Amino acid sequence: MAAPSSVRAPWWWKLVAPHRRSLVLGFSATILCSLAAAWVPYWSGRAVHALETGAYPASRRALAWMLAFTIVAGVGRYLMRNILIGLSREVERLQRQELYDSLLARSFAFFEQSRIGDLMSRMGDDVNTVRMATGPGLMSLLQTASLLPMTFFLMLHASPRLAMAVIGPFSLLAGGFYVIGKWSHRLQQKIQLVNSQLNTFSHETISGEKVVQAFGLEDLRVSVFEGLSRKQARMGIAQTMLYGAYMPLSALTAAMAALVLVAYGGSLVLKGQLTLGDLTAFTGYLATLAWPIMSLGWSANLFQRGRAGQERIDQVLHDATPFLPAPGEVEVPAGPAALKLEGAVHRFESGRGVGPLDLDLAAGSRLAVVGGIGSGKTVLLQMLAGLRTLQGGSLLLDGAPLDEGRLRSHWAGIGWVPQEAFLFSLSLRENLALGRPGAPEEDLWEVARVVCLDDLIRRLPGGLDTVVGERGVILSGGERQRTALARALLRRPRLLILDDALSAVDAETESRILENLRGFLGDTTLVLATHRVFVAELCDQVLVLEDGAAAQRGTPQELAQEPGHFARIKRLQSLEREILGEAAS
Ligand SMILES: Nc1ncnc2c1ncn2[C@@H]1O[C@H](COP(=O)(O)OP(=O)(O)OP(=O)(O)O)[C@@H](O)[C@H]1O
Repeated sequence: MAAPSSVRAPWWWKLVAPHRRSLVLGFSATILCSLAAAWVPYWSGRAVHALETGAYPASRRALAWMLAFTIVAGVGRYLMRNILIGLSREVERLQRQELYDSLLARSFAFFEQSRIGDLMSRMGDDVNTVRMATGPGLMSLLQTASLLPMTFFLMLHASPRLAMAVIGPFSLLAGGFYVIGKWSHRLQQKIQLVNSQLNTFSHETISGEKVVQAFGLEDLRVSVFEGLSRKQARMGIAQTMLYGAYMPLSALTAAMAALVLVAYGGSLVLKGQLTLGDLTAFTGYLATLAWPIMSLGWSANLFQRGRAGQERIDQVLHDATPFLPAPGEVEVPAGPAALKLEGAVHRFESGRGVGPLDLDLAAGSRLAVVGGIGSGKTVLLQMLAGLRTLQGGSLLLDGAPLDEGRLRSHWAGIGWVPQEAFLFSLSLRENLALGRPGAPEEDLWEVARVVCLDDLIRRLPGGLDTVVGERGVILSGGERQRTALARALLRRPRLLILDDALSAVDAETESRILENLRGFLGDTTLVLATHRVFVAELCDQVLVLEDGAAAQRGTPQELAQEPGHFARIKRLQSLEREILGEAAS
């Protein structure tokens, strides 16, 4: 026997369900408001009927009831708005938090395939559409759902025949809403896609504004932007036209119902089958129903938009890229790190990358990775840092496989300086102490001295408390690199990874920094990628990469004697130094 099909909860249920208390209170307030509002026309009908029969005290009593129900309906509406709109704000907060947490828990493989503008649009516009659905949309739906049955019940009670005749036009409306809702959903998905393209494009243009200006790309960027915004506007107008159909359709339905009421209800009164009071009450019922019915279209639209937004949010939350292990208290092993790669591979779709590669890095050793552009130096360093998942082979840390459970403690022991130094728009002090919050002042000055940044900091008006601007905009490229290096050194890492970390620093300063590093590092394991021979000579081992494979290995002295990449660039760079030396003298 086939299993009974389970009823699927609507998409928004999982968002509001955790707020059961607010939901129950909000729903109770809505029912209170709707019940009271539905009884107002009933008492107005009773008042008119009493007047008709000359029963003035009964009429006054009916008016008093009418006033009482109006007040209760007002209080209920006030509570309903506060509770349900508050609930949607909470849903919005939690959803944004979940997205933010999920983004921070992603490996950088995820960010390589995502675009920042698009992610921002999902965290902004899409979360907002969901809030509108779970707030005003849900409130209006609940209000309609509770008001309609009560009002229909009172109408049926007064005159079943007239009630059925008046209800007829509303069934037309339901069909119309269904069709429009389907179109609206499809259109909304397209609108949200264009919004995200527009966001991505603007973000790229503004971030790369120097390149845009230097290459005179303003006209081109403006025309692409114009094209996208026109597309967005066209779709927005189409959506408004669809949305605009809800109101006339609702108004038409209400007018048809009013027509039926006057024509048919009037004839019933003339025939003595309905009192004038009941007809008055019916007029009130229709007026009470008009707004909830009209807002049904509006809330249906909000739910379509919200669903499209939720689909885009879910794409981020359920992206197949693996999550990083959760942060928490980790213990960093004592002493320098020992690393070993056995047949390790990480290659991209293009076939570029690294591996299979074997590498033995004893604790306290120093390895320089050299090679031509795109030979795989950065990818190898990222593999050693545990930032790239291996597609084959293994990575051993201190003799044991570096599995997910040990990743966080590995990271806590690393000082990582990437090719492009990223600084936060904080003070120099905060940027330096990022990996060791609360580090004493003298330690900050010590690492600043090692990277030859102390003089500059002393000259800055705010000293260590100078705010470096977005991405460290007030610093030069070389100053940014040295700040990033100092930040890594402050952690006193057991493994220091320098990815061409001083490429923007002049050769003389770089030599001084390397000299300082020699003394500072102690027995820290060091891996660096460089194009400069004199930097590689800081290390006891050199690995030359060619298309991600080991082309040469040995000490700097051995490789200088061996024909190959290292000896070639050593010759060229010595020549360059000689020429520069002669030119200077
Ligand atoms: N995220 C990525 N997606 C696809 N291919 C990539 C990615 N990152 C790197 N590659 C490719 O992998 C190869 C190795 O890149 P890698 O950055 O390691 O080179 P590199 O030796 O550090 O170069 P450089 O000296 O210019 O810094 C390159 O051909 C590069 O195009």
